[in-house]
Amino acid sequence: MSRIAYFGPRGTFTEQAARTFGDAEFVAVETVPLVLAAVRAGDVDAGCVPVENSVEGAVTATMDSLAEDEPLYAVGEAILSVRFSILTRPGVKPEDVKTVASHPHALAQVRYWVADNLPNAVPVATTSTASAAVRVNEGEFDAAVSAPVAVMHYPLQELATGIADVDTAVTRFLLLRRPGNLPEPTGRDRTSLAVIIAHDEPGSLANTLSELALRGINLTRIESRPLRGQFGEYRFYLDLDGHVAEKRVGDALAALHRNSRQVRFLGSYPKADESPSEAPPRATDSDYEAAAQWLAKVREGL
Ligand SMILES: O=C(O)C(=O)C[C@]1(C(=O)O)C=C[C@@H](O)C=C1
Repeated sequence: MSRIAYFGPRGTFTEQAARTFGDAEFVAVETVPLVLAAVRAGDVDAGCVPVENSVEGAVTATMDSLAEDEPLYAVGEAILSVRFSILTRPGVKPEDVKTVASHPHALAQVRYWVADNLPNAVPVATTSTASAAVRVNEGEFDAAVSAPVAVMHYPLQELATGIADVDTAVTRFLLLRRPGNLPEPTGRDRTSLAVIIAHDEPGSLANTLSELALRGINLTRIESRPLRGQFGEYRFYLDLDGHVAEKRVGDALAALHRNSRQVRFLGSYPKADESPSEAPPRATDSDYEAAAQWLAKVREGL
């Protein structure tokens, strides 16, 4: 049976995301970098980590490691809607709560609720929502902002449930493997890239995006992170509709490789929402093949 590491401990949102990828032996690991290290070391077959939240944005620990450390490829994606429970030791009342602990992304998603309902509470960051529950159970903090499933794993009471400042909040998770076989194209795929463009050339970002636009490729996310050394130098994370096996996507990636300082392929995988990623008219594989055949004839002087 395949082994999947997830950002744990038991009762995180990431555990629920990992379980959407089917039957496996699931292994809880304390932090995102340690999940990815376990995959790279071959201790597990795959790892599941959060990558972005619709309220708080990127999970930078995931993005930095995927772009900078030994390559891993995304082979699957899960999107979960995110609502929280406030867990305390039995008998604790809202006015008793002096510390409210959770993952920083979770704290950011209940900021207004906490201000209105736990007026004496100071937020404290923990490695994950479930590790906050563990530490509340151990008496270290008064309340945890946790996934609703956490109450099944720890002997805590629900002070409130279904909490979210933004009702429609969702988090996206990736299933990552060591490089090897890519998932087959499904017609409902996403491709992820990390690109460092030329910094000092006017229009280099516009050129990069044009390579996609000209080939009928829909960009679904663009996000930048500083390269850390100095201002003005960034790495761009691009998500686009389509699979690297498709001609227009392959052609665009090759163009980015020619024009950029660095392109790292992060995977082509089925989209969680199963929305179509098909090529628009004049950008399908058969359009590219017909054009290549025409060119070959021209070059033969025919
Ligand atoms: O701590 C957890 O339960 C996680 O799975 C992490 C995480 C995140 O990184 O965004 C996942 C979903 C929620 O948005 C809050 C926390």
